[in-house]
Amino acid sequence: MITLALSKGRIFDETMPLLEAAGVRVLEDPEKSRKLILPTNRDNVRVVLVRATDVPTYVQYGGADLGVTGLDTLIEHGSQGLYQPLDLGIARCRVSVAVRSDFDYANAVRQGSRLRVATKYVSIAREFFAAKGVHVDLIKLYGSMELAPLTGLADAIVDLVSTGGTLKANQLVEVERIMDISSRLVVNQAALKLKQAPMRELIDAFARATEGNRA
Ligand SMILES: Nc1ncnc2c1ncn2[C@@H]1O[C@H](COP(=O)(O)OP(=O)(O)OP(=O)(O)O)[C@@H](O)[C@H]1O
Ligand SMILES: O=P(O)(O)OC[C@H]1O[C@H](OP(=O)(O)OP(=O)(O)O)[C@H](O)[C@@H]1O
Repeated sequence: MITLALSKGRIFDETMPLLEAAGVRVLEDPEKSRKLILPTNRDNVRVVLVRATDVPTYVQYGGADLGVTGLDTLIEHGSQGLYQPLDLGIARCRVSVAVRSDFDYANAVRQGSRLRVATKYVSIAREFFAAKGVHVDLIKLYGSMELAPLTGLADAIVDLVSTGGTLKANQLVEVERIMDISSRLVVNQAALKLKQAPMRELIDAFARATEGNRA
């Protein structure tokens, strides 16, 4: 049995066409079912549904043989024990710094004052501001980052941006782009050795199905 860890929502939705190209069809809709283990048309493949931030953990410790996770989540988790054979090119977005439209970010950075930054992406933010030589106080949040500058919790946020619609709706502006993000296939190294043939088959099928996304 091969177990694939996915999170509900965009990762699940954007992985489905890749699985189908590999001849794997998930037999239940996660939005309609309460089940966490979903069967597929293939007796030897199943999907487990976990929180997006838990995908690397499941794969690292062998709760799943492979999984799909955003590069943002992967960097924050760390990649120890995880083989990363493929950039799938799905769920594309970027990690950026954003502030209130009336906040003078350039001036705050130039003056060398401490910047209060709220984010779920503490490692990415720490490394980015350290490389710029900007002193920051990082405030860890788990969601709704956009609220932090609006309530005075922080001067800036480090968050995911795609269309920019969420920032705009909250009168925030993107002031720096830190990195581009897409989702990666992560594989448990021991599982790859123990179940080599079926794992390779699935990885190769994912590679073929996403060739165009990397070009
Ligand atoms: N607006 C977006 N456009 C494109 N890709 C995105 C967007 N937002 C997030 N992503 C990517 O999809 C991944 C999963 O995001 P999703 O919103 O499904 O989970 P989450 O709610 O952030 O995770 P958790 O529930 O663990 O906090 C992110 O890690 C990121 O790589
Ligand atoms: O630039 P945009 O196109 O507006 O996308 C950016 C938003 O998308 C993500 O949230 P999502 O919609 O996934 O909500 P969630 O993370 O709270 O589930 C992310 O956390 C941003 O808030």
